[in-house]
This record gives sequence, structure tokens and C-alpha cells, in this order.
Amino acid sequence: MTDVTTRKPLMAGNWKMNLNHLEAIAHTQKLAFALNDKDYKAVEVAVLTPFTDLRSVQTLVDGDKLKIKYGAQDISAHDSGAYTGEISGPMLAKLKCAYVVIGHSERRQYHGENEEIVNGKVKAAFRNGVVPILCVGEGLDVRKAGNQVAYTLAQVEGALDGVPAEQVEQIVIAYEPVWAIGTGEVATPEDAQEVCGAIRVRLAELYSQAVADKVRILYGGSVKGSNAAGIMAKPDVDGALVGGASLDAEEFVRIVRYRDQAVS
Ligand SMILES: O=C(CO)COP(=O)(O)O
Repeated sequence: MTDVTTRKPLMAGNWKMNLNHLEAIAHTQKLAFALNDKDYKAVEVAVLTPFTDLRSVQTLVDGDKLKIKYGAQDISAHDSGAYTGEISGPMLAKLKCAYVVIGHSERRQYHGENEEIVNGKVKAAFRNGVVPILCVGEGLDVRKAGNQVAYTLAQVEGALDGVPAEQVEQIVIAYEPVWAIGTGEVATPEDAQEVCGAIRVRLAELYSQAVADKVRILYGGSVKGSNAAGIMAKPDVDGALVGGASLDAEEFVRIVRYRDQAVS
């Protein structure tokens, strides 16, 4: 049994490598102008920006007391030192980042991030008080072979190795089937529920039902205003990690307001 009442839905926009710091300010202002207290009461809203945008977004959010949360798209496993080009947990914490995306499929694919690296980054985020949004999900070959559940659960277990229950209960896990990212190919609500539900069952086995009930599990992959309600209707889907559609303020607001849409 899952306890949906304790999990506030999270709609997080992963901007990927889009929007410079000036565009980031304009875009965040647009979102803030469109969203109201009713939205924030029902849903937590976050933007996950390129590193170069974070200081600008922080200044805007602090100055205007916005309720939008923000975070980064990657973190170093190390807290300081000779790691040219990397950004550390203490740096993100200083910018008051609420979240950091870890193990996105694009980083696994283009930057060779394996389970060990992802695990180190999850630990670095918790060490510095930044909540990881851990991305997992299978490619098309795994899906075609019908192994999506086993594959994704192995990623979850690898990423959480040695992470204590009191941290795990705060984590956000995003199930993003790689074949549905940026392709317009959305997993059906049933596909999303199958894997999100299996992740929760495994968390209950690894930790406890109480921990599993607290973890928010998002779906990601071609989420739009028109399909968000159907995905959100599933009991183990607690939000969405939105790529392309998060760059369009009106569309992202439609996703935040998924409750207004008919479940198709
Ligand atoms: O990768 C994603 C979010 O992290 C999903 O991207 P799209 O919404 O563009 O498919």
C-alpha cells in the first residue's frame, strides 16, 4: 500500500543546455508571474538550470521571494580539489540549490557515468544538504527485450549503495525511459506505473515501507500539458521531470496545472 497523501507532487523543469543567465531570469520571471499560491499549494515547482544560471536565478528567487525551487543538473562526487571543470556540492549548497539532477541518461551516455560515479554523486549531494533527483531508466533494446523493470531496479540499487534510510527517504527518483526522451514517444501511464511501482516495492524491500512511501518518484520523457494528467493519475507517479516542454513557460504551467486537464 502506498500513502499518496504524504507526497507532494513535484514538477521539475530540466532545462538541459538551454537558456543563458539573462534568458534564465526572463524565463523564471515569466513562470513566477503565471503561477499562483493555489499552484504552489498543490504542487512543488522547480527549475534545474545550467550552472551559469544558478546565481542569477538565486538572486531573483531571493529578491522577489519566489516560491519556485531551483537546482543544478550535475554535481561532482568530490567536495573540493583538482577536478578541473567540476562543480562541487558545497558550491551548490552555497547557492541554496534545493535539488541536483544525478545520473541523467545524457550524462550516462555522453560522459560515461556508471553506477559507481552516480553513487558517489548521490552521496556528495546528501553530504551537502542538496536533494538528489536520481535519474534511472532503460534504453530501447532493454525495453524491447522486456527487461525494463530489472534493469531500472539495478540502477536504483547501485545508486543507493551505502546510502542510509534517513537520506533515502528524502531522495527524488526520476524514471526516464531513454527511448521516450526528446522523441515525442511518451511511455503510456501504464508503462510509467509499472516501473515507478516496482521502484517503490524495491525501496520497501531494501529499507522499509515507511521510507518507500516518502520517496517521490517522477516520470520523465516527452511530458507535455496534454499528457501530464494521465501519467499523474497513476498511484506511484508523484510528478514529472520535464525537458523540452519546460522551456516554454505556458506549456510548463499547463503541466503544473495537470489537475485542470482531462485524463486521456
Ligand atoms: O530528459 C528529460 C528530462 O530530464 C525529458 O526530456 P523531454 O521532456 O524533452 O523528453
